[in-house]
Amino acid sequence: MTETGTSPADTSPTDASPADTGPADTAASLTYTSYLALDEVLDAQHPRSDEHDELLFIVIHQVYELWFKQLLHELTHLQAVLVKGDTAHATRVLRRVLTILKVIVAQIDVLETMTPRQFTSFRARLDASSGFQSAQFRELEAVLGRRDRRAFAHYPEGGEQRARIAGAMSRPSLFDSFLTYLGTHGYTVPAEVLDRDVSQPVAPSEELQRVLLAVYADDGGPSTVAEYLVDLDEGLQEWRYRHVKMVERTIGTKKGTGGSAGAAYLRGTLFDPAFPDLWAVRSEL
Ligand code: HEM
Ligand SMILES: N[C@@H](CC(=O)c1ccccc1NC=O)C(=O)O
Repeated sequence: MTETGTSPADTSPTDASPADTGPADTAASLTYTSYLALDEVLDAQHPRSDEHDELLFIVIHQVYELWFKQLLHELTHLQAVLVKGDTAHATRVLRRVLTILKVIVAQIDVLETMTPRQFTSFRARLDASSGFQSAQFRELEAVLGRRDRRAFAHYPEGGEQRARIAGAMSRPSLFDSFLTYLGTHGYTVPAEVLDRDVSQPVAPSEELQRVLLAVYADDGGPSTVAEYLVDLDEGLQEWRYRHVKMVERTIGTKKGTGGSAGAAYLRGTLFDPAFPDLWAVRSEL
């Protein structure tokens, strides 16, 4: 403790002059509640109905958004350590990312305790709001390599959310950082892949796949990183699968509040891998 305001001499009204009262004396001392901004966080649930289950729906989504924030933070760090060629750090960050991913896939179980009738009891109060409007989810997809302007739908031009998604789409993706990492480890990544326009989707490359086969054959740090990236890709696909099953059991074939066909639309997103070249080589390993 560096604060001095607890000793009787310091708090004596006769001794205290304005010059003695620095920020440490006047600012309220840090507490659990203030450090974690709990007044804001715990005051941020505003159900629009009196239905018991709506609070769960809100809390689950807020927890998701917090984990999305943490994932974005970790992935930024991961890209920085990858381009430095740092295997030890990269694998540590990836393990954390994968563990968070497991948690967010598992928490679908909690939402699935809500029955279709319970959801229906407040669904109309959601109006046209929908997961389509999760800007952090779209940003995550962009960091992982999605380069599809349809991701901008729902985010007005000039807005901060659009700028964040566009920013992520204009920077090298996680896979680009992985390719740079391979270069630092002596692998000759084809120039047309390495120097590509990173704002465009990565095209599958047979030449790159030959490099990846060499990475796996060497069986060193880079192959461990590659496997973690496959885990990450698989984990995201698991999330999409669990989400669509949750949607099917909860609203069946109803249209989504966001205007899509609902489960039918979501099923169409199930098989888009983030790192297609890493999947393309599996049968040669
Ligand atoms: C009862 C629970 C849920 C239902 C019924 C549901 C339903 C849907 C539907 C129908 C869509 C398609 C968009 C639309 O037309 O509305 C959608 C998209 C989406 N939902 Fe959910 N959802 C649920 C829970 C969640 C949770 C917990 C999350 C976590 C953040 C989430 C995140 C998303 C995201 C990110 C999308 C966009 C997916 C994409 O375009 O690839 N949803 N959801
Ligand atoms: N799209 C869902 C509604 C929904 O799930 C939702 C609504 C508001 C905020 C987050 C949501 N979660 C994911 O889509 C539906 O059609 O029922």
